[in-house]
Amino acid sequence: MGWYADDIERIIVSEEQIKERTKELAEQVAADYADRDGVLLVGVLKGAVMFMADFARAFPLPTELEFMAVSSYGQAATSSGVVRILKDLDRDIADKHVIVCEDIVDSGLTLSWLLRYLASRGAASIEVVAFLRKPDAVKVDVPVKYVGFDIPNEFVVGYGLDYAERYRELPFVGVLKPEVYSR
Ligand SMILES: O=P(O)(O)OC[C@H]1O[C@H](OP(=O)(O)OP(=O)(O)O)[C@H](O)[C@@H]1O
Ligand code: HPA
Ligand SMILES: [Mg+2]
Repeated sequence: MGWYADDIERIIVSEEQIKERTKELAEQVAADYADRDGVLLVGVLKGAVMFMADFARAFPLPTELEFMAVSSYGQAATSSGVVRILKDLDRDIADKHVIVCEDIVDSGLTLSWLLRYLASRGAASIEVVAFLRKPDAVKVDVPVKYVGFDIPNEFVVGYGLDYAERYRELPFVGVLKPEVYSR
């Protein structure tokens, strides 16, 4: 765990579990999209970067990759509910079969906003693959067809997920020790 060994209280999803579940998810999604001609994966930066890279490589159908960057958490551990576009799509998505790649659905506020936005851009179909979901934290109901793991309502870091921009590079998902927040 390098620099962060002392900051992690416990591991929620191990590196092994990530690998196994990502492969399963990719195969499940591909089975549903086998008859479409092409899929556009839209990764939501920055959190989804690790998951999207692993998912895309395990996904056995032709894909194109697009990225959006939005932020609703900033430096905080709870969502502000205000979603800002930091980076928009680079291209037209009209008539594309879009699969949104998210690292986590927490309150659902980010995704709910994003799904409306992508629909307004004319996608042919839109589904979501989210690596993590917190069923007890949801504030708005969003249709998430594919979920890697349902996890408890605790703030987690690693595998793309940050606390104040740190810990994204950890290869697993873990919970921080409470004292980290009071530093
Ligand atoms: O369901 P919600 O409560 O809306 O939370 C989920 C969103 O929050 C995080 O993004 P964040 O705003 O922290 O940006 P980041 O991906 O750059 O860390 C995460 O990556 C999701 O996009
Ligand atoms: O639990 C979380 N950890 C990191 N970023 C997040 N964004 C929403 N929920 C989380
Ligand atoms: Mg964040």
